[in-house]
Amino acid sequence: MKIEGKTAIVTGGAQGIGEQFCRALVDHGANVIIADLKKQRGEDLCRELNKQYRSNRAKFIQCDVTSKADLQNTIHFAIKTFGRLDILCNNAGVTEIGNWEKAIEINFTSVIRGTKLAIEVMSTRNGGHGGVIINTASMGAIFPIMGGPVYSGTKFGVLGFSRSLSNLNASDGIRVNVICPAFVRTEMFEASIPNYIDSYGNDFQKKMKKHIVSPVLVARGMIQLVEDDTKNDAVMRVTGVRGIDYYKFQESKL
Ligand SMILES: NC(=O)C1=CN([C@@H]2O[C@H](COP(=O)(O)OP(=O)(O)OC[C@H]3O[C@@H](n4cnc5c(N)ncnc54)[C@H](O)[C@@H]3O)[C@@H](O)[C@H]2O)C=CC1
Ligand SMILES: CC/C=C\C[C@H](O)/C=C/C=C\C=C\C=C\C(=O)[C@@H](O)C/C=C\CCC(=O)O
Repeated sequence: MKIEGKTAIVTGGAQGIGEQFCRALVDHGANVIIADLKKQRGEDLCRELNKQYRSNRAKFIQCDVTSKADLQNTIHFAIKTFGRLDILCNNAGVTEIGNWEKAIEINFTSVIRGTKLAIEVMSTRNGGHGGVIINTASMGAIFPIMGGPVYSGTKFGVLGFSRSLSNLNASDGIRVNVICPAFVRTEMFEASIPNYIDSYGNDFQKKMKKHIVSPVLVARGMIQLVEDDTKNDAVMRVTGVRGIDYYKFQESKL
């Protein structure tokens, strides 16, 4: 998909990986809705991007992805403002620290809901233009993570759900792909270090050094998944060891 002139929503777009998604999409000429709980950070980013690109292509909307009404409102806002929706990055996520039930809602249920709502408006069967959905999972969707079993479970869920939509490309013109970063230096990662030290030992940070990637590299991967029309049902890894590559699962016999 040529990104210029297209419209994207990025959930959790105010900081971390989502922020870099927004920056990269605007840089490629997209209209971007930054959808996040954090009003101040989202509005600041929006202002900065519009100033930098001398445009009005970035918009912020306060959105709690666990609210169906907020997600619907975000999609309506994209269409009302820019006339269409082409790209959805279901990226908002949290650790399970303090509230594992909430982590399931944010990391998994909201990804399902966001995907379903976007399909309704993107589907060529409903008069939409088709599109691309990128769901942020984690390397913790491929390997179990000892410091975050619920987190890891939600990411396995995101991966399984997303891959089970591979037929949508043929039927509705929508490609669904998953991005699986290793450890990314963001606020989420910093906050979860004590948990990992508990599970993996005091030398966790030293051991993990080579596995840490920058959010900018993750955004580069996301752009590749959007631009390359052959990518459907792709599971992209972004790791310190291999950079950007694709994980191959056993072919289904069904
Ligand atoms: N940091 C890491 O090492 C890795 C992160 N990931 C995933 O990448 C995604 C982004 O994570 P980071 O940027 O690291 O985290 P972060 O904590 O820096 O940013 C997450 C953003 O999501 C927003 N958010 C949280 N709950 C929300 C809700 N209910 N509604 C709307 N927005 C909400 C936050 O306000 C924040 O702006 C998450 O899905 C995370 O699981 C995946 C692999 C590695
Ligand atoms: C919980 C909050 C913060 C971050 C969690 C993050 O989502 C979890 C990441 C979990 C695991 C990361 C694993 C990273 C592994 C690597 O980078 C490499 O060891 C793997 C690289 C390539 C695969 C090796 C192979 O081909 O078998």
